[in-house]
Amino acid sequence: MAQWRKETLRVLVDMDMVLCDFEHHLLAEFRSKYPNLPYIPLSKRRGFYAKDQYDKTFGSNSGDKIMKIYRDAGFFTNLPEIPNAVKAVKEMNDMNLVDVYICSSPMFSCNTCLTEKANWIENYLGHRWVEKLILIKDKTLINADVLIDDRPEITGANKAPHWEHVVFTACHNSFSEIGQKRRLSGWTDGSWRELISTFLKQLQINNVES
Ligand SMILES: Cc1cn([C@H]2C[C@H](O)[C@@H](COP(=O)(O)O)O2)c(=O)[nH]c1=O
Ligand SMILES: [Mg+2]
Repeated sequence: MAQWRKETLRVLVDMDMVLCDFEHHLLAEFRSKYPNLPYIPLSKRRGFYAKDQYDKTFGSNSGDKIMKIYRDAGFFTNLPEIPNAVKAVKEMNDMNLVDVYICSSPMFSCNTCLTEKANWIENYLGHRWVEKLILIKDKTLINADVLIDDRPEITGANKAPHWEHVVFTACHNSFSEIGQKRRLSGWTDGSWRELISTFLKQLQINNVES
């Protein structure tokens, strides 16, 4: 006879463009440092890497300036929050049978990025959450049920990651082709609750069937 096994739904939540607004801060810093240079408004951002679009649009001098901004000390600590992200993630983690972890790809070319990411989590979510922070280049290696991430394609050494990737809408991906993947459009309209409930139902079905 089928047995009920109390398993939790493990949800990985990305940082840049899911919890913290990398693109908004990058553009604000670029405009304040170089008020006379042309820039790409967020409504026109396409493709994951801002540097690539600046290289292609205005030349590599402009792309290098963009890169220098996000490599500078303090950049990652000072990122603003994506609206309502902290409240939503805490509420999600408090849901019965849900366990949230933060999963982010650090920039190893920036000396301070790792500690700044941990600082950001401590400042916005609290000390306890630093222990839930996974900093890894290859997210396919992490075993979880859901990954909420703005990068439309997530690939790595594991060709069949356990998690289902939900694409979090960001300026750079709003026109990207995402195939069969689900989207989450933000943290403010409460749609994340239905999304997590759907995954929870699926988990309960699987628990009963196994
Ligand atoms: C847009 C953009 C991002 N990056 C870097 C910054 C972070 O280290 C990663 C993104 O991490 P995530 O966990 O996938 O959110 O990419 C960059 O180097 N250049 C860019 O334009
Ligand atoms: Mg991201």
